[in-house]
Amino acid sequence: MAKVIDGKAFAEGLRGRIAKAVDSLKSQHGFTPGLAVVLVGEDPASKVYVANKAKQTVEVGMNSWEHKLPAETSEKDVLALVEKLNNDPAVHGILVQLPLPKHIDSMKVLTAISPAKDVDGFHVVNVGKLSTGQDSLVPCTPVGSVMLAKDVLGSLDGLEAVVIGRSNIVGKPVAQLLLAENCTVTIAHSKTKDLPGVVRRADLVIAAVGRPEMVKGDWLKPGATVIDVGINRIERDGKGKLVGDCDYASCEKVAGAITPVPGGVGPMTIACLLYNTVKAACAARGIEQPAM
Ligand SMILES: Nc1nc(=O)c2c([nH]1)NC[C@@H]1CN(c3ccc(C(=O)N[C@@H](CCC(=O)O)C(=O)O)cc3)C=[N+]21
Repeated sequence: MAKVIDGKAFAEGLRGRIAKAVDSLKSQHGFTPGLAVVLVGEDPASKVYVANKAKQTVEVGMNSWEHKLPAETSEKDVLALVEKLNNDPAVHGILVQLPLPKHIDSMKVLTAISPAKDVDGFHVVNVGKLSTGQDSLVPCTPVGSVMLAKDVLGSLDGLEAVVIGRSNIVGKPVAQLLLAENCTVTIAHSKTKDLPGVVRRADLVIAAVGRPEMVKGDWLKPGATVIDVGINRIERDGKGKLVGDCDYASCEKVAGAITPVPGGVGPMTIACLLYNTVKAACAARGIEQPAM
């Protein structure tokens, strides 16, 4: 049976180190990092995530602002709020929760965020810096996924990594990070021929397709490490349930190590968001980032 990768515990440890760093910024530099989250509309899952983010931001000692706007808010008004937050020196990180309502152009909104405050790492400037190997704010879920993989495997040097999914939010940036870790990276997606055959080559599988329980145990090379980024709400036996993109029951029998859902990558995403906020705050103040 596969080793279960405890993302919840890893994230708790990381948040503890972030809290210490925030403490030292307060005592030695007299300022508090702050994160502003913008939520447009009433999506119930988004509301839960935003509430969790705010709670954990406060728990590590940072300032948190939640801007909740009605679903019918115009693009112009969202852009105006982003501009206001860009110009507010107390705000070091800005996160606009996705997905945005259909009438709003997300790319336009993400590009309006100051790259220095873009704690999601979605701005084209940060995307470009990541892909050219420059220091930047890196997307949270990809960083959290790679941290967990390195925690179980040590070095990723020379490993065959297969990323399933090519989104701007996870697939593409996680592929960049794995490349920087010296993996041989394949990005598979919905048009990939013989997906099970491609996945079977992998020492490390990153599943980020958003399709419940798609990856089966017999797709895996025995002993492979599986990082399941999927968070899918499904109905089973009349009950709501959270499942990943991997069929956990069959995968745990073949994998060497696997992240559970919930309790795997999800908690890492928020911890990395807090990390990015401290990083952005230190850069804004021109001070060295404490160890975390
Ligand atoms: N601009 C933007 N940035 C994001 O980072 C972003 C976003 N928009 N939109 C929505 C997705 C989703 N997301 C999650 C964060 C934490 C958990 C998490 O903590 N999950 C826990 C609990 C899950 C539960 O019980 O609901 C777990 O997996 O154990 C999940 C999902 C961030 N997102």
